[in-house]
Amino acid sequence: MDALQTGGHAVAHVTGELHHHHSHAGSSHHADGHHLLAVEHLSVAFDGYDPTAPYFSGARCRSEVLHDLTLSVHEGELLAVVGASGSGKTVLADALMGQYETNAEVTGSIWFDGIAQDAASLARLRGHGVSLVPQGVDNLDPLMRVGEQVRGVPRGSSRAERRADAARRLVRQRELFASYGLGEQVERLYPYQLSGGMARRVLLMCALMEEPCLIIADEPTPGLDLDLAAHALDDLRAFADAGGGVLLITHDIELALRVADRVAVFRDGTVVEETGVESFSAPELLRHPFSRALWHALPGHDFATFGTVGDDAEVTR
Ligand SMILES: Nc1ncnc2c1ncn2[C@@H]1O[C@H](COP(=O)(O)OP(=O)(O)OP(=O)(O)O)[C@@H](O)[C@H]1O
Ligand code: NI
Repeated sequence: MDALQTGGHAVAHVTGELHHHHSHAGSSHHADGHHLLAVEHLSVAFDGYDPTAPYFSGARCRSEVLHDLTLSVHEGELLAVVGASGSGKTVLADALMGQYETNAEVTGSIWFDGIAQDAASLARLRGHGVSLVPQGVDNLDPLMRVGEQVRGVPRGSSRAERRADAARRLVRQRELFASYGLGEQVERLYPYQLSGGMARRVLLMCALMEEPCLIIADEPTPGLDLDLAAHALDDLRAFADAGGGVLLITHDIELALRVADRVAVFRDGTVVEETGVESFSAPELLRHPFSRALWHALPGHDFATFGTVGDDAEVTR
């Protein structure tokens, strides 16, 4: 079963309006904007052979990686999904892109721009409204020069339109390369000739090129030095400020807090708390013990909590 079983019920806070283009006008990054993405009760389980069973016994097992996960991203908003390694973050990204493994069982509802989606419609949105910045740099086409990959396929209903789009894409590609410190000679390289950090930048540029409404970025910064990581995050922030939506998936809470409007704390395959970044200014503003644990893991916090004289409110916690 690889189709998303949509619940069929309209969700009260998801409007039915269809916006083909995101509005750049006056969107604030606050929770009252239009929902670009709404996920409700999403579960993903994998069916397979039981690795602990005797060889050839054929015993099956089912492992549920995501359970009853709910989150939403508004226009103009950057939502960070923060969770530990191996906790199912990439499974989430793939599910949202309609990329299901053949042994995946997916249930729940995914709404994009107020429209209920299934696996096929999510796959059609890829590059046409939703862009993924994949976690693995092996997602680049090994046989295509990276400039060409970033430029993508020109669109238009006539040859003239496609030619104009190709010219626009070239200009945009050069701008992106320049802003990430990649010279024109890099355009002609193949992915295997790139450093890990360069390949990461290429993945991000591919996503930005398609002018999506929503970017899903799965761990976009590992391998980038601090400046480049900050640059990548600033770009995602700017994209949201211009009216787009960003789902930033990361294990790095510190990085997430720098750019996010809201944080979805992800643990054991579900979102245990979705809250504004401001809640991370003090642990008592956080509801879930795991969120508080994340807070305490932030640099300097344990010192501030236990080492500051007169900070009674926190010491008692
Ligand atoms: N097709 C599959 N069949 C069975 N199990 C799978 C499949 N795909 C993923 N998993 C399991 O799902 C779990 C979550 O993996 P996932 O890659 O989503 O974690 P992650 O949070 O992205 O980790 P990381 O921080 O390393 O990127 C893992 O235990 C993985 O083995
Ligand atoms: Ni991952």
